[in-house]
Amino acid sequence: MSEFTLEDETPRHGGVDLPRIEAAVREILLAVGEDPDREGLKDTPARVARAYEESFKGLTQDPAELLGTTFDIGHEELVLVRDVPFYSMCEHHLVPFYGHAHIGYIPSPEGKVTGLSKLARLVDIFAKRPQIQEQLTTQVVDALVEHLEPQGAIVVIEGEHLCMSMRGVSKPGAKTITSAVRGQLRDSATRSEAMSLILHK
Ligand SMILES: Nc1nc2c(ncn2[C@@H]2O[C@H](COP(=O)(O)OP(=O)(O)OP(=O)(O)O)[C@@H](O)[C@H]2O)c(=O)[nH]1
Ligand SMILES: [Zn+2]
Repeated sequence: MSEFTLEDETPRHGGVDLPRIEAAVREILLAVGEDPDREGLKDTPARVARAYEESFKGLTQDPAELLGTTFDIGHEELVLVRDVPFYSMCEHHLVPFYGHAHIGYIPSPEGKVTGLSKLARLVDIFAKRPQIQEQLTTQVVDALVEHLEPQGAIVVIEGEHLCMSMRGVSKPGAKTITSAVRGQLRDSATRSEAMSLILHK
């Protein structure tokens, strides 16, 4: 165990502490044997802090607020947004994993729907956090279920993990596919229809 400790270990709420990230990145540079004051690195801690603020902005975003605006259009058939790109950060190594999400639902009996862009934004709210792919998948589907009360919902995510590509097992190109299905979309015929639309390239 290292003797270096940060003074306060209480997780911060309500946004990213930029100066604290800067101090930590400076420590990392020193710890790997670099000179954080050399020309090429002198602005790096501040840049990394801003980049982390962007990468983790989902921690302060609320899916309830995003999905708070709905409209009843009486549409009771499958709505599917396919191939939504996402970038997330693996919570084990803090390196990116990225790919595409496919989000579908059968609206509530009243036909309650949300704007299509909100489905893509929902993926970002959960992707822009320290994550694992399985949890990203279930968080998106469970938010749909909670806020749209659909008759069914499905989320399929295809991701490539840089922690598996650029280091460790070093298998670039390996894809991880996760799915989470709720309600009527668990029925085999409905699920097959959704999966064939998702996989149809
Ligand atoms: N289930 C799951 N595993 C993940 C995800 N992202 C990364 N991992 C895995 O998390 C595991 C962490 O394993 P550890 O043995 O604790 O860490 P490690 O020594 O760095 O492991 P290697 O990556 O095998 O070198 C690795 O097998 C990663 O592939 C994810 O989204 N879901
Ligand atoms: Zn990882």
